[in-house]
Amino acid sequence: MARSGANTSGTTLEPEVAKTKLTKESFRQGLRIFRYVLPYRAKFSIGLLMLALSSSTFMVFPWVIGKLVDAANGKAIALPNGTVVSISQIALGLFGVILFQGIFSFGRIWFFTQVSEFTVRDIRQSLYAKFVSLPIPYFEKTRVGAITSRITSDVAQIQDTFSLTLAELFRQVTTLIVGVVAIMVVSVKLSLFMLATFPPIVLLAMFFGRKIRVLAKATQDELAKTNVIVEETLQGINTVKAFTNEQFETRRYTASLTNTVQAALKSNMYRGAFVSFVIIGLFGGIILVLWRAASLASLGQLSIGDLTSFALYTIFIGASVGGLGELYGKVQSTLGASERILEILDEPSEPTHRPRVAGTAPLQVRGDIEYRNVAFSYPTRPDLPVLKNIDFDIQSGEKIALVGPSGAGKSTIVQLLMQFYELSGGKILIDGRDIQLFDLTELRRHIGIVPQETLLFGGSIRENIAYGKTDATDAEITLAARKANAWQFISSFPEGLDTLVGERGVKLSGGQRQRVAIARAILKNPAILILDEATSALDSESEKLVQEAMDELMQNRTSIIIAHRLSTIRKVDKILVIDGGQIVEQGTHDELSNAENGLYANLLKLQFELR
Ligand SMILES: Nc1ncnc2c1ncn2[C@@H]1O[C@H](COP(=O)(O)OP(=O)(O)OP(=O)(O)O)[C@@H](O)[C@H]1O
Repeated sequence: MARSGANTSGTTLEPEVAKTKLTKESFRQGLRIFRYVLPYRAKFSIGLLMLALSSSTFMVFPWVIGKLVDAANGKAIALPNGTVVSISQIALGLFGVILFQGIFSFGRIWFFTQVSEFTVRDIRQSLYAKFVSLPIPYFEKTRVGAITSRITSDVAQIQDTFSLTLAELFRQVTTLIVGVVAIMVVSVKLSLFMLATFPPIVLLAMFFGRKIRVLAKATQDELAKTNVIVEETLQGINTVKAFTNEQFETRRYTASLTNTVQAALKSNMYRGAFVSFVIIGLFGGIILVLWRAASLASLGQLSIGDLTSFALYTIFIGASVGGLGELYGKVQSTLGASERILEILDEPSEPTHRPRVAGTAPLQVRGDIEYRNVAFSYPTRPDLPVLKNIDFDIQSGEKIALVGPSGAGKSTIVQLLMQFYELSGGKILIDGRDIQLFDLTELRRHIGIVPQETLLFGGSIRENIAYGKTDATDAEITLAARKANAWQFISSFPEGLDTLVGERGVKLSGGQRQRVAIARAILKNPAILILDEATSALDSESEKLVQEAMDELMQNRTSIIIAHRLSTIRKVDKILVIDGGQIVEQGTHDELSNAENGLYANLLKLQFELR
């Protein structure tokens, strides 16, 4: 029952899978996960049939054994039609039973495995598709750890159910029912005696089991606390050392470990008591029943064969009742897991990838942008206005720059253009049309972004550039790389475009990564371009290459540059100076740099002095 146990090494502890109380509602909810089994219902039914057959042949076993024992004692064993069978024939029959049992078991495992593997694949796929289609705010309020644990441990829990728990449950229930009927047939007197002895013992065992589960959970919680200490201190090891708190932290960890050990000892004391209770209580019960059976047999009211059958059935029944307790816990965990999975699947997705109305042409975007009194607060901090009254226009093909102190709201302005968040007020229009009226996927297809920190995926340079257009040909990729000033370094690598970039692109320098990102954007060929300038300066040679690539990229596109180094934006058509979520100045570089006491003029002076 509490087999998952409460050790302190954490190795056998179940993941943080909370259990759900078995109520009608939770059961109904949990059953919704079964819609994923529907496509495989034929296989599932065959599996169920195999299971029924293997469970029932298994239950024939004690019966035939009993007959064998009786035959050994010289009793004539006859079939229902009156034919007397020999010991060898009974043994052969027994062999037949086992053979069927073996074949059915194989079939059950084979079919159920297929159902569980395919079902779990479908659930994982739906979950993943759901995750990537959820809006950005979802990821700001949910920890990545929680998301991955949904797709790994919760799904694994369900897989376990489809492949094992369900079969076990079915088998135990069959064993229980058939077992009770069988012992009744063997001897009503003895069965009644047994049924009076066993249920109280089983109830006690279940109570015990629950207590142990609670204690095991407490141990897990304590263990989790010790892990938090390790994680925290190792992540902040610099701080620990700087404050010379190594001994303090070690003491804190030791104290926490001691608590864990105490909790584990307590839970294991109960577990030990439980085991001895099972030995004494359950087996004591069996002895009691056997004693009664032996007495009946000695009086000639029960044959030795029936006694054997009875004893075997009793053991089966006992085992199945014990097993049911454990299965009850598993069913609870599964219901919890499926509830959490369904909760995510029920989250509303972003309205992306809507099928285009038949006959309409693909969306064309010129690239006129208008922000009309845009106001915004992040959903995680609704009370803090980040943008207020942002109002500006960009004509198609124009270049504008957003400048301002850190935290002013520059990145937020462009994120709203991508519709990562909903506006709190105002409107954004592209080509004179409210962006909410566009299909998100179609719209985003026309917006390119070169982010501040380029994130490359762990594959080759080719794959990373082709991320801008997944069906690009080699010629297109090479051309984009040339335009992005990236070809020179790519061709210097022995493996060229097939060079692996390492996790997150660590094998490339910062400037190289940026140029890969630019090549990506060139390949995407968007009408609107967002350039988030890197804050970390590159060396001047690299800087020049990146700048040239950016200039190439910006040609004939509406471009918004988030500028950190003011030297790069002298040529833009308009500069918007943002401060505290508002536009505080706007104009060309010449206009703004001559404004007395203007924020831009001051920023310019500051950068000049820093140099
Ligand atoms: N995801 C978020 N959730 C909540 N608040 C956020 C989020 N992102 C940014 N903010 C807050 O919004 C404000 C504007 O941030 P934003 O990133 O737009 O500034 P920025 O001008 O681009 O700054 P920087 O130049 O440092 O990149 C900041 O006060 C920031 O703390």
